[in-house]
Amino acid sequence: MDALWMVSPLLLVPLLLWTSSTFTFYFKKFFYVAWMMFLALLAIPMSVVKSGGRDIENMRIIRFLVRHVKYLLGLQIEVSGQEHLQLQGPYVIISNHQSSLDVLGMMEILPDRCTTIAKKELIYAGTVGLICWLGGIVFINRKKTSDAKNVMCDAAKTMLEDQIRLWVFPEGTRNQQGDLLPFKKGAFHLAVQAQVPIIPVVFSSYNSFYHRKEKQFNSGTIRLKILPKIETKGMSSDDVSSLADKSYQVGTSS
Ligand SMILES: CCCCCCCCCCCCCCCC(=O)SCCNC(=O)CCNC(=O)[C@H](O)C(C)(C)COP(=O)(O)OP(=O)(O)OC[C@H]1O[C@@H](n2cnc3c(N)ncnc32)[C@H](O)[C@@H]1OP(=O)(O)O
Ligand SMILES: CCCCCCCC/C=C\CCCCCCCC(=O)OC[C@@H](O)COP(=O)(O)O
Repeated sequence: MDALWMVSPLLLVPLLLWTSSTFTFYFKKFFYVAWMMFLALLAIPMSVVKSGGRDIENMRIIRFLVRHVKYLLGLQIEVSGQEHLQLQGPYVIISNHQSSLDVLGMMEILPDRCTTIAKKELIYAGTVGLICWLGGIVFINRKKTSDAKNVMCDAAKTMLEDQIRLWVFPEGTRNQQGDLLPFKKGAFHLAVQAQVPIIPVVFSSYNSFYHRKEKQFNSGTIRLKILPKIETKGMSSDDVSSLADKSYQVGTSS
């Protein structure tokens, strides 16, 4: 009986830990990274068997494997404006960028033959880095503008030659303030060089369920709003700044 009295408070420890929101925050974050690394480990051989190497078609495998992850984190994803993605041929998708959780929303709506532009550091993220490479993700060095511009100019040609769509985060970094950082120009040069439309996608703020500073990661809903395309046909590099401004206005007012 004495022993039971000693043990029972100890049994409360895991329960208290479980209910502590800070514990939940770290647990969910750790689980998310570990699970994505594991899914990437599955996706690597699947991609090699399917395509034999780096190929945009591998994005289908990534999309398929990632779609259930929202349920494991207690998240729901609601999409509106899906009809705006029903376009033939290449286009550039632009969206705001809050966190690595954006990958969940991205995979919810990712069209076929669509990959993304990412910072080159991501390639070193173990299995995730390798699957990103296999999925045809275009890596840029943000610290070397001229290199990044060259890579993006090549991407504009490849988009047309291989009928590829590209997803770019024009803020160029993550931002959780609930607003939009000033846009970098690369996405707009890309769309003008390829003469393809831009489709803006707005992710709702994660602040209702996710706070990095306060260590909160609750259940919640991510709302994705796909907006009508912005045409770039006939535009030249002189029009890039006004195109970026227009896209920014569209993003902030949605
Ligand atoms: C199964 C399990 C799966 C596991 C899981 C898988 C996950 C699979 C999904 C992964 C998902 C990843 C998601 C990552 C997300 C990020 O990594 S976000 C970070 C990387 N992305 C970006 O940076 C966005 C693109 N960046 C840009 O566009 C920037 O413009 C650049 C190209 C980097 C240059 O940046 P900058 O020099 O800082 O700034 P900027 O003012 O834009 O440009 C300087 C000048 O160059 C000019 N310029 C810029 N670009 C160009 C261009 N292309 N041509 C000509 N001139 C240009 C500008 O016009 C400007 O000149 P002025 O107009 O002032 O005269
Ligand atoms: C052995 C290395 C271990 C590294 C582990 C990290 C792996 C990440 C694992 C799971 C998350 C899956 C989603 C990955 C894609 C998220 C990419 C991302 O969000 O990159 C940040 C970049 O947009 C902007 O970076 P900064 O805000 O400028 O900085």
